[in-house]
Amino acid sequence: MLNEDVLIAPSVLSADFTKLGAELDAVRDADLVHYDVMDGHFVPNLSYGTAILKQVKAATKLPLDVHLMVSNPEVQVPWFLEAGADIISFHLEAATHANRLCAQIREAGAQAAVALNPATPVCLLDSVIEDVDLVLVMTVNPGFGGQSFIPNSVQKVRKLSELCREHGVSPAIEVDGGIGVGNARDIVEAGANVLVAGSSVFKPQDRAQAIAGLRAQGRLGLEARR
Ligand SMILES: O=C(CO)[C@@H](O)[C@H](O)COP(=O)(O)O
Ligand SMILES: [Fe+2]
Repeated sequence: MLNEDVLIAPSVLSADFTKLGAELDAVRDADLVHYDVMDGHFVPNLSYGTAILKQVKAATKLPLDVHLMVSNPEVQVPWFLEAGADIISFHLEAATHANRLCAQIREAGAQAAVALNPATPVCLLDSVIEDVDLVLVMTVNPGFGGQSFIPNSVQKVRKLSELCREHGVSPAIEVDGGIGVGNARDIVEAGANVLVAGSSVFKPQDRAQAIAGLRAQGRLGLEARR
């Protein structure tokens, strides 16, 4: 289950693409591989699509956590389902029929997730929170790796946890952007359990140690929450 422990999701956007196979092998102790799709329209950057995702899938045993930062996600969701995504996040700001899109993802056997930009309040999830397996809270404005964590994200995750309690649901809560050992404990204590980490995993020489450090801090946060 996605919501039972602290899960670490290295973002391959920060990997060295000239040796992607070795980079994926170096993060094999993680729980998910986070795959950022940027269309140059919803966000001011371009990344990669399904062809690379298929190569990533062939090179790792970890589940693929696809984060679609695209306009009109209705068009691209089927492509990524077909390419083997295990979790698909689309942005609430970009979707016209969010509930229908969640149902479509689940019917295909994948887990459905909605992502929120930093300026989007959690109350907008009220009508969709019962239809998702995971909520992705952006803790930076999406589009680039290596940005600084926005501190009020901790309070936002707390509010989201309250909203989930009010609805009697417990989707996984994923945080994405500027996550590292300095903030992992606090954000998990607030209610997050899936930690996306690009720079803080791929910049250090020892990726396994970086993952273990994040996991240890996250578990401290989980204990403090209980
Ligand atoms: O979705 C995004 C950026 O838009 C992220 O997944 C980043 O790739 C995370 O990188 P760091 O902030 O951890 O370096
Ligand atoms: Fe992401």
